[in-house]
Amino acid sequence: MSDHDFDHDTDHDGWHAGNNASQNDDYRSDGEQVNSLVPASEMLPERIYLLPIHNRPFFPAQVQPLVINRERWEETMRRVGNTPHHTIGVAFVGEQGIDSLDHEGFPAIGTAVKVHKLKSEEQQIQFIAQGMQRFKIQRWLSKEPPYLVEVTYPKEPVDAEDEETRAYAMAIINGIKELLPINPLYGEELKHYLNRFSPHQPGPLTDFAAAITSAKGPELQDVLTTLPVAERMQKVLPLLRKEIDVAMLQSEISEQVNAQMQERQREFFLREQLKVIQRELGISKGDRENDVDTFRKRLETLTVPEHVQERLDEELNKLSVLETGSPEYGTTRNYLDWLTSLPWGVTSEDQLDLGHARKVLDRDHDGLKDVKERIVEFLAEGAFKGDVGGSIVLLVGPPGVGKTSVGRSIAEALGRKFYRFSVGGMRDEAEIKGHRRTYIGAMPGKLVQAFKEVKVENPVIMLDEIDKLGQSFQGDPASALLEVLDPEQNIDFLDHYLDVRMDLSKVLFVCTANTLDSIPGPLLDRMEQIRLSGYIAEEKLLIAKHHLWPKLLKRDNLSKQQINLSDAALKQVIEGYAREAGVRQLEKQLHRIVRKAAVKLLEEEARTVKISVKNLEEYLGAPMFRKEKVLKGEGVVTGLAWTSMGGATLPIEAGKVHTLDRGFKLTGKLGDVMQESANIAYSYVQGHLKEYGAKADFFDKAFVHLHVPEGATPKDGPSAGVTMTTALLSLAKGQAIGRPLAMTGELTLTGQVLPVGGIREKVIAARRSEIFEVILPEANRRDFDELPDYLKEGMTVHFAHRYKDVANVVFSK
Ligand SMILES: Nc1ncnc2c1ncn2[C@@H]1O[C@H](COP(=O)(O)OP(=O)(O)OP(=O)(O)O)[C@@H](O)[C@H]1O
Repeated sequence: MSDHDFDHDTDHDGWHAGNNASQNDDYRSDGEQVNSLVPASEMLPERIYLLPIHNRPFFPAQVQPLVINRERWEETMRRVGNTPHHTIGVAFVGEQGIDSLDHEGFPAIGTAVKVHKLKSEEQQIQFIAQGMQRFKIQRWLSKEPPYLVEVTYPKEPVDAEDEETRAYAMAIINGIKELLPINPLYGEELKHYLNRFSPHQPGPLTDFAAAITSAKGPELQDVLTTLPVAERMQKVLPLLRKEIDVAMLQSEISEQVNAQMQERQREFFLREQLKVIQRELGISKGDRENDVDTFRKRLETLTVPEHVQERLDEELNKLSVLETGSPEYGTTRNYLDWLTSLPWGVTSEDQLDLGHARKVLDRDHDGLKDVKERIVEFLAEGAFKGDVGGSIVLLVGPPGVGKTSVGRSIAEALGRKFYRFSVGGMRDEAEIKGHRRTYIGAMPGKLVQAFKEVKVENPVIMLDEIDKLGQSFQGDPASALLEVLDPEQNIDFLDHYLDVRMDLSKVLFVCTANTLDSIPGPLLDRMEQIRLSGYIAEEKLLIAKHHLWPKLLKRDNLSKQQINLSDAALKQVIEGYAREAGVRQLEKQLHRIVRKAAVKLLEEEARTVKISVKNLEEYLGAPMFRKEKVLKGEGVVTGLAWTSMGGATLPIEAGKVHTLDRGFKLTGKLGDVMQESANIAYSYVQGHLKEYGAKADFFDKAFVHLHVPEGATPKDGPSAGVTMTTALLSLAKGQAIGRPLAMTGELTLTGQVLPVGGIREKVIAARRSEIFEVILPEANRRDFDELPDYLKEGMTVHFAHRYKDVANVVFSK
């Protein structure tokens, strides 16, 4: 709607007719409307109603909407509407409230305005006021609202006569022009107004300039009341100047703000771009929402302990305020990833069915009868307690005897998850307990990693080679491991990285070791030891037939028909190529056979390859061990030794070097204890030569050399005492032993035979060397009796209290 005649509506019946919202055009943006204003020179009424205004005075040069209180001014406006001229006097009354206002609060000078587009709303009346001319009150006709006064209209000079006024006028015009580009508020329409004023009409120009400043009400009223135009201009110029300064300052500030905004927008834009690229490349890791979603989702299935929940909340909060690209975000996210990946409150149910356990153990292992029985007992105990957690099993034995494989079977029998790691190679404590989060690239320790992997709180965790940990550990090895293993401490195990306590007490720990010697006492005390001693040839045969060979064939997708290994050949592999306590070496040799046979199958396009004793060397080369000839000759005796590699036969040789002088020499890399033991043997034999039927002065003219072969292998311990004594005595008596016989036992200076360790391993070693007669210390009788029947079968054993008993056995025949 564009009603070009402002008077149109109000002309009918006062302000009611103008009550039409559609008439409320934006008059200021429409230059035509301004042009159609009533000329200011029109005759003005002598009597006018008064309207007080509060913020600032109204100037004759102004056209502006006014809003007034309806209840208060309705009557006044109705009367104005009824006048033919529609003119009202607007007067500035300052901050005086409506209620405290009376006629005395009105200034003498105000502006007569023409009322256009009158419009009444619920609370207020709006109209557009067109400033006409200053009025001066001459007489009050009504001192109560509606205020009515008699006025006169002071004359404005039409033209500026003198130079000075023109100069002021030019200054004002320039000032207004200066304002235009700085302050967008004074837009096009201001320019339009400006064109209407010329330096020749300084009055309206000055009023206009005053009107567009943001000067205070009283200052402006002062301008309004100043009638001489030169004086008025002097008052307006500083106001205009101030306005320009303020506007310039504002525009500078807004420029700065704009620049900052732009910079921020640019950053935002770049970050968004980066996200898009990351998403496209599939590395959109920093996406906070995704991260938080992932973490929350994981937590849904967990029962997180309170103290962990607190930490989670803290860290999630932290995540929500960190910049997604920042390093702190990365570390916090990583930490939360760990914390939410652990199986808080998740356990698997134990299967404590002994029948099932036996089945699993038998299926995976040949032999090991006593080991399996111990494990079944252990599980039975757990079944009564209702829990096997908190126990520590130690499987000790030489390499390749199936410790790992037994550990796995325990887990399977129980229906628990299995995780294994070696503590043997660990360089520092942090590998178990983690690094503090402040470290760059910090990680939790192995235990926490295990939990993340198995996803239950009660797995079987195997700690391999705990006997090797003391040698290469930084920090305090024993106490770190104790913390993990000790049921009293591991209820709230603290990983440095995680920094919240975890309960390890539901874990069943299975440790492995080759020997007990280097395991710290406090640790050893807490463990259920189960010994795996190594296998005799018959056992190895069964293991190879039932497990190793089928496993190897299956791995290469071959059948027994394609590669046929005869029993005799397998036995020869065991005897000639793999004479160790365990079956590692055996497995390796069998693997060599499979590889070579596979080549043959392909190259010769054969359907089957047969491996027998005759052609075995084609596959494995010459045997490493020949069938042991029974050691013969004076001064040669077979001892029995026990090392971390298992039991072994240990030949000992004594020889007379010359008869020029007396003397005794030892070789064979013997440790201190073993050297002392050799000296005891020498002294003992020398002191009892006559008693054992040798020449009493034998040693007076003999330089004797005692050697323990495999000279490069270090040996130690007192258990070769009787063997060395026997070797020296055999030399002195000039009597060879002449039959397969092995012995072990510590000897004291007074000829007593003391017990030794590793009876089982030693018996196995003897059998492996096809020696079926042994001499053991009397005090070891129980150890022997407890051996499984298959080991005792066919064995002749002599138990010795004193060396005399040994000599009786050896030299009686
Ligand atoms: N009694 C057994 N019955 C069947 N297979 C066995 C037996 N003992 C060992 N094995 C097999 O021999 C191989 C070596 O065993 P395993 O790795 O368990 O030995 P280990 O004692 O843990 O050795 P290490 O101490 O060197 O780790 C495995 O393939 C295992 O399955």
